[in-house]
Order: sequence, then structure tokens, then C-alpha cells
Amino acid sequence: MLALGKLLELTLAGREPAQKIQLTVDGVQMRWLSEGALEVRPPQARDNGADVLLSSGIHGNETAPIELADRLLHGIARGEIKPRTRILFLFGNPEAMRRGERYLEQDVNRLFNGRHEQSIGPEAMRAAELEQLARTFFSVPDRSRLHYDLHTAIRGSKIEQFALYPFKEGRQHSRAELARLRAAGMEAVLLQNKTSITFTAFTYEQLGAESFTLELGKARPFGQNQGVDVSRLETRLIQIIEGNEPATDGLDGLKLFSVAREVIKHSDAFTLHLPADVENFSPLEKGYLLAEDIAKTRWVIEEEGARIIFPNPKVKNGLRAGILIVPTTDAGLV
Ligand SMILES: O=C(O)CCC(=O)N[C@@H](CCC(=O)O)C(=O)O
Ligand SMILES: [Zn+2]
Repeated sequence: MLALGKLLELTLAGREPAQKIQLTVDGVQMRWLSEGALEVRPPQARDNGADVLLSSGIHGNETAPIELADRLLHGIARGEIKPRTRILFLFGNPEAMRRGERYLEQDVNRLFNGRHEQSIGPEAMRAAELEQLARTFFSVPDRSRLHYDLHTAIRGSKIEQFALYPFKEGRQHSRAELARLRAAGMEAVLLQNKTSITFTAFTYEQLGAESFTLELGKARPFGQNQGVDVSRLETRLIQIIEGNEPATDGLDGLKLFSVAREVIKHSDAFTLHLPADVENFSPLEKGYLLAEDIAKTRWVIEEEGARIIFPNPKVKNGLRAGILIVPTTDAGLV
């Protein structure tokens, strides 16, 4: 296999490849751009005009998505997967991946859309670099742009695999993209209704990509992801990359949610009234006291059909400590 197919090994070892550009037997170009960043380019005659950004390891301990990206890279480097799209593979936080931790000082996925400029440290620098890599990759005009940012969650989930779809004023969510996600095994999609500071929010809002954060199961160390079944996503990704995706139009039971409220932790006094092992998508009754914070702030459930995702009282002050979601319909899709 080409040495550049081993981007994960290189990244975990903190090494630069001796040769930065390599060609597969089919003339596919692999180009190392920077630590954890590799661009794949099909021969011009095979290029179908689509650009696909696949990021993983934005949180260093979320290894199933990293292993999935590694398998795709191996397949391309061996000539078994024959891309017709340009692809940018990004491992988001290499140092956190080496340490097996979510992040070192700051969560990279809270540093996009300008936030890194107000901050210092390794993660702020990495977020700036990731923005630049994505901006350059998506700068070629007249091509379709797709970004999947692959994650696994801290806790178990009543709905195992789901996507978060960013928001931009004046832009509507795409039914065709949701159908594609359903075919890739996603069971639910959360339609966001305000701007955000995540990587996918950046590529959606500023680079015009169709962008999704995909949650694929529970986070485990490298080699322990037998319980995370990414087979449907992997099949779909290969079809997207090879440009032979079967037509899909139905949402086929895909559950849709919208954000009712983001629960923001304001101070060290923040208390979340949920068991430590509560699962994502757990329902919450109207009237339930979810959380309390400084100055007698109380988070009481007012919404019918509310559920909680990503509850985390350990986040830094000022950040999201959970999202309250409610069911929604496909009425706003185009
Ligand atoms: O399990 C958790 O609490 C977090 C899992 C995770 O990393 N989720 C992403 C979602 C990003 C988004 O809102 O699009 C994150 O929190 O960064
Ligand atoms: Zn994550």
C-alpha cells in the first residue's frame, strides 16, 4: 500500500511523510497537506465534480469514525476504492488522538466561526488551520460540496445513529441530503435553528457545503469499536466517493427533531438533575426541573415531547451543557 494510505499511523506517530504526493495504480493522487490532512484527487477524466470533506477525530477519543476514515484511506491507497470525487480527509485533533482524550485545553468543536480568534492555545490554532484547509478545499467553483464530520457520543443513546444539520438564515434544509443520510443508516436528524460554532456550522454557513455532524454510537478506545456498526454509512460513503450511489428519495421513517433550547452552563454552581448514565434522547416530562444555576436560574421543561441530548455538566462555563429537542415535521425541507 502507498505510504500516504497510512495517514493514521503517520498522525499517531507525529511524523511527516518523506514523499508528500503519491499516485495509486489508477492514477488517483494522494497529497499530504499538513498533520492529519490528506487530499485525494481522481484523474481528471474520472472526476464527477463533487467535493467531499470527511473529518473525524475532532474529539480525540472518538475512535470508531477515525478507524472508518482509516479503512477508506487504505482502500483508496490500495486501488480497491476508485474515487470519482475529490476528498479531503481530516483528523481534527491529532494530539488529543495520541492521548486518547476528547481535547487537551479546549474543545476544538467550539472554536469555529471566528471563536478561535478570541482564544489561544493548540486547539485554537488547530481550528484556524482546519478552517483554512476546508476553505481551500471548497474554493473550486461549480462543484458540489459535502461535509460529514464523524463523531461518537460520550453516553449511550435511545437512538444510536443520528445527524445534526446546521442552520443558516435564508437557507433551507435539503430533503435529498436527508434521504441520503437515511440510506447511510441514520435514524434521526436534528434540524438546527440557529448559528453555531462547530466545524460543520462553519462549512455550512461560510463555505456553502451541505454539512452534517454524524453521531455513530458510543465513544470507545481504538480497537474496541465492535459495538459501533458503521457498515451502512461505510457502504454509502464508498458509493458517494465512487460516484455510483443508488437513487434514494424517501425519508423512510427518519425521525426529525428541532432544537427547543440549548442549556448553557453559566457558572460552577450549575447542577444537572439527571442520572450520570442517562441516555441521549431520553424523554423529559413537562414541569421537570432539569437544571439549576447561579442567580436562581432554573431550567424547567415546558415543551411537549421534549428529549435531552448531549447532557454534560462538566463543560466549561459559557458552553452548551445539553440540548433540549422536540419532534418536528418535514414541512420546511426543500
Ligand atoms: O456526547 C456528547 O455529549 C458529545 C458528542 C459530540 O461530540 N457531539 C458534537 C456535536 C456537534 C454539533 O452540535 O454539531 C459536539 O458536541 O461537538
Ligand atoms: Zn465528538
